[in-house]
Amino acid sequence: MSECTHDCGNCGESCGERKDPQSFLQAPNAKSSIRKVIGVVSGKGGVGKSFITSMMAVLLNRRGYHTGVLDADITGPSIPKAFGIHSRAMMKDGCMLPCKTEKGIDVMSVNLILENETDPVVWRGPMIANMVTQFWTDVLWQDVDFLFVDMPPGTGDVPLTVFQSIPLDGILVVTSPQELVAMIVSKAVTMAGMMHVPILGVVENMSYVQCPDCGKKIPIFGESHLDEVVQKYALNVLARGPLDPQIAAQIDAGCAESAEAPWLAAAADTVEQLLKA
Ligand SMILES: Nc1ncnc2c1ncn2[C@@H]1O[C@H](COP(=O)(O)OP(=O)(O)OP(=O)(O)O)[C@@H](O)[C@H]1O
Repeated sequence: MSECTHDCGNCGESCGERKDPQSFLQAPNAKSSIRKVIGVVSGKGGVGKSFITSMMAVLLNRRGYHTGVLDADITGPSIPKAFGIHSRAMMKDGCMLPCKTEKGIDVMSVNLILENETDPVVWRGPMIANMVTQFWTDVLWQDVDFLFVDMPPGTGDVPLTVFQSIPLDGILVVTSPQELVAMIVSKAVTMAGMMHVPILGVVENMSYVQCPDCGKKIPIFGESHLDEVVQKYALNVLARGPLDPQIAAQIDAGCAESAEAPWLAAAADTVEQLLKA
């Protein structure tokens, strides 16, 4: 056991001095009503975590649920752009109001409060974590069935603080075949275990490219090793999706709500089950 720093948040040891990590959890805004909160995590940036978060909100919105996205990826906020939102978040009675997409998905992101959405966020970790916590405590999430939290990538200080502050009902892990999948999944499992949050399953994005002529699936990043890894941790692979130029173009154009990702249906079923359990 290494020397105790008394920072239980950054330590996995279960010693006598350990404080329950749950004690860092923050209450949401008193006027908010949120039924289930799902964190979407990845090992590194660029694997499509924000895309999967957006599509989960879209799919469950299409099933008749009121969904929301809390963009906790403060230094790389891509959710408003994916939904084509360029308005600013407003205040009402001391609460921040999320912006609404065309189909009624609630979104809160640092890009909705910056003067210019192209301004870089150059804050240090504690400030970033504080902002995410405020998106939970100060934003009015009204009658939201499923709130998806686009977590900051990795397993550093900021994602850890988010894990500790927001009471998650489940976690979706997003990977891609070119990642060091074994390491990423094992880190996510450790973090989720520390916070007593169940992992709902793993979504592998960019698994293959489908030939537009013959339909053959080509694993451009090589064969995936996800099956062996999930078996080790008794997790489910909920989806494997293609690298799809049409999706890239739709997200780029702010049309996430028109995008089709039928391969995410099982992941949406799993999330939906949380309300039925
Ligand atoms: N399956 C896919 N097919 C085509 N393009 C995709 C796919 N998944 C993601 N992309 C595109 O790849 C880029 C990176 O995706 P995204 O922003 O979702 O990744 P991320 O993991 O959230 O990264 P970061 O944490 O850096 O924001 C985006 O332009 C997105 O539209």
